[in-house]
Amino acid sequence: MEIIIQATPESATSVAARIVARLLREKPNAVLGLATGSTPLLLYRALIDMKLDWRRVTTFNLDEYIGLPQDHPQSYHSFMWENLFRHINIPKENVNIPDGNASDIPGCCAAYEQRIRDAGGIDLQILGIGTDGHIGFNEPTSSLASRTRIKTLTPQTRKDNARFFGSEAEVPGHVITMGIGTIMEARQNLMLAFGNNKARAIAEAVEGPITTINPASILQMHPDAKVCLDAEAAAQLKRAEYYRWVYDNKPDWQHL
Ligand SMILES: N[C@@H]1[C@@H](O)[C@H](O)[C@@H](COP(=O)(O)O)O[C@@H]1O
Repeated sequence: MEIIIQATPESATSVAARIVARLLREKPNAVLGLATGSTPLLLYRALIDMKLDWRRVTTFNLDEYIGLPQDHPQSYHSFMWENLFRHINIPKENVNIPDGNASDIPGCCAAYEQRIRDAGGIDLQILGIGTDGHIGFNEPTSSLASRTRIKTLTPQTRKDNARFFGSEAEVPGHVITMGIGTIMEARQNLMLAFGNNKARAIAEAVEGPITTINPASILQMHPDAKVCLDAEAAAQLKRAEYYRWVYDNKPDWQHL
């Protein structure tokens, strides 16, 4: 894991945006895994401003609520079109988001996995992290080998996400999410986390044991995982000074 600590969400985002932009320039037909939530909003804004060429890029989103109409303002379909896709030149047919209204959800999950394989696998997966360490919607105790499937949200996640809905009761209880096994097969993982409320989950994920109780901790086993943090999200890391030193003293050939 490479831990990149910057002072602010903006500066941490600009490191992440450079990583994504470099991939898209080097591999115009890259396959990108995308995330929702408030954390990647700055990244999507930065990528839009970079005016990259998305014509041959394919995207797979991590997750979607079950039962929310696609045009509901809080569906992840709406989120992605509003905050990224409608501002870039990606063809609609290159966009993949789980269908939370499919009549056969297990079949739709299996087909999603197949589409990822058919696309050649995910080159770079963007991730946020829940306050309980979830990635995608893989809640604590999720199998570390799991594939795309239905999950039930924890009360904590429904409380966290209530700010996007009118109330906690309006947050759907069930979701489709890529599995942890699916995420681990991405060739690169790039996690972003900002703010005090992520500090504990990040410390456990980066420096704690690998455990289903903090699903993000599995990234310790990934051969190419980067974690871009602002100072607040990094506040509980015991080795923060070391990570800063590593990043600041990278040989030129390792720098972006
Ligand atoms: N399914 C998403 C996750 O992919 C995201 O990482 C998390 C954190 O969201 P935020 O970035 O708003 O803190 O929220 C949701 O649960």
